[in-house]
Amino acid sequence: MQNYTEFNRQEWAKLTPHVKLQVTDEELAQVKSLGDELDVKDVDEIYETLLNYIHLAYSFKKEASAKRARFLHIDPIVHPYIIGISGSVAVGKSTTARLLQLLLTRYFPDLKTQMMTTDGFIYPNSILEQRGLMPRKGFPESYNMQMLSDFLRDVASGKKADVVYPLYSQELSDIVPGKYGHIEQPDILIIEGINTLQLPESGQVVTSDFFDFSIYIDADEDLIEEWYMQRFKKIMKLKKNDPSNFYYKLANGPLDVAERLAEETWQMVDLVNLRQYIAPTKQRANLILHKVEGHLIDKIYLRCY
Ligand SMILES: Nc1ncnc2c1ncn2[C@@H]1O[C@H](COP(=O)(O)OP(=O)(O)O)[C@@H](O)[C@H]1O
Ligand SMILES: CC(C)(COP(=O)(O)O)[C@@H](O)C(=O)NCCC(=O)O
Repeated sequence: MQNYTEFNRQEWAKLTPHVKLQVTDEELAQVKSLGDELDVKDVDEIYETLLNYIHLAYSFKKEASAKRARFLHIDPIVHPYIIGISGSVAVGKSTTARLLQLLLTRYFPDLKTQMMTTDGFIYPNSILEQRGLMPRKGFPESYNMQMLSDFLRDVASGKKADVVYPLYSQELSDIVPGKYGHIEQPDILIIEGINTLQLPESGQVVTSDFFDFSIYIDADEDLIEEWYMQRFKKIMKLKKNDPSNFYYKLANGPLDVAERLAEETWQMVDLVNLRQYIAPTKQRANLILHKVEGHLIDKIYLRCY
């Protein structure tokens, strides 16, 4: 990791003056995926500096585009500042993305910050079944990458008032037919997904070319497996009385059978995907957040070249 500067929590926190970000426990509870403890200490020690760094980089980009427009004698166009968040399934990408959106909106209220996931670009289950790709959900071939790069091009151009994208539902474990998300010329867009830093097969556009800043969330495999299983166990409890949920049947059967299935899914699908396709993209990120037990961030690596 020669091209990264390593910081521990204290070194990182010391980079910016402490202004105590005001976030209530209720707000943190809304951010959490499935009710774990999200530590306020992380907000103070990690996110404060991160927020300031992002704001600095955002201002540089804005200034550069204004200068460029003056040079070219064209009207300045506002291009969104796009932040990609990558990492394994269950490492905490969506939780981090939601927290970042909450904090950016709170501390830079003049900036419109939107957030989305690339899950919506996974092919619907019907297509995955047709192609025999159900056991490869989340692997590169299970995503419509052309659609994702067309979408990103539209968003990054800053010209379209409303760019729509398909929505994935964890409740259905499938794309929601006829439902779309909307990206409406934000100043900052956070995009989280396991594939955000992946390189496509030859000839296709590289998704991360559209990113201004990228974050990889890292942790030991065993820990991520623990978080995956914890999340699964919570789903089993929460969805027992929800027949519309994909896991309803499983949640009402024997618990040991359900847990064995989840363990198998982790081992055979998500862990394989992590090793083969996700972890190798870590070294492309601008910033790596390394987590230990309890989701606590112990190390921060900032790419310097
Ligand atoms: N900072 C955090 N503190 C506590 N729990 C967290 C934190 N980040 C994620 N989690 C928990 O870990 C699990 C996976 O997080 P999630 O955001 O759903 O991951 P991903 O989007 O990467 O699949 C969830 O149960 C979530 O509540
Ligand atoms: C849709 C996903 C690829 C996305 O992952 P996430 O948003 O949790 O990072 C994942 O949730 C998934 O469905 N993986 C396939 C195997 C499994 O059910 O875990």
